[in-house]
Amino acid sequence: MNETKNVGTPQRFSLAARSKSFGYAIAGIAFMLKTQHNAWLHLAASVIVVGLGLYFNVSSADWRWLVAAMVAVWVAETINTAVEYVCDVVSPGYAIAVKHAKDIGAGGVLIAAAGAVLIGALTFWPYLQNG
Ligand SMILES: Nc1ncnc2c1ncn2[C@@H]1O[C@H](COP(=O)(O)OP(=O)(O)OP(=O)(O)O)[C@@H](O)[C@H]1O
Repeated sequence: MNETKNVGTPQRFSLAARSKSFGYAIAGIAFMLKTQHNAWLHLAASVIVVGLGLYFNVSSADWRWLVAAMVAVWVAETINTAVEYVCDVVSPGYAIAVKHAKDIGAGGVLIAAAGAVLIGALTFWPYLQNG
């Protein structure tokens, strides 16, 4: 890993470099799944939502809503986790700005999760009524 990598310098496109980047992204997701308890909750919720979707045989239009809601939560959680790691490096000790940064990041996850619950309820409600 090049510690002084210049992010702004144009570089030649390379499929090997792109596939390496893809590998880093997968490693990041795997690390989050291994270490973040909130990610376990999101995984459990995602499994339940997909299970309910299959059980009720929801329409493709409804699958779009469910997938969008789940993706929003996972994206919020990954960004929040990354922010937490950066905060811990920038300021290992207590800092009020870090508290605000972490709390705001957590707030973003909460907003996405609350929206997903609402979308899930609105999507499954008609299927629950019709059995
Ligand atoms: N370095 C720090 N400086 C200031 N406040 C911090 C710092 N680290 C964490 N906090 C704050 O302390 C509180 C608890 O943080 P913590 O990371 O334990 O939250 P949590 O959501 O319970 O964590 P997790 O989801 O990882 O179990 C939060 O309000 C957070 O913003």
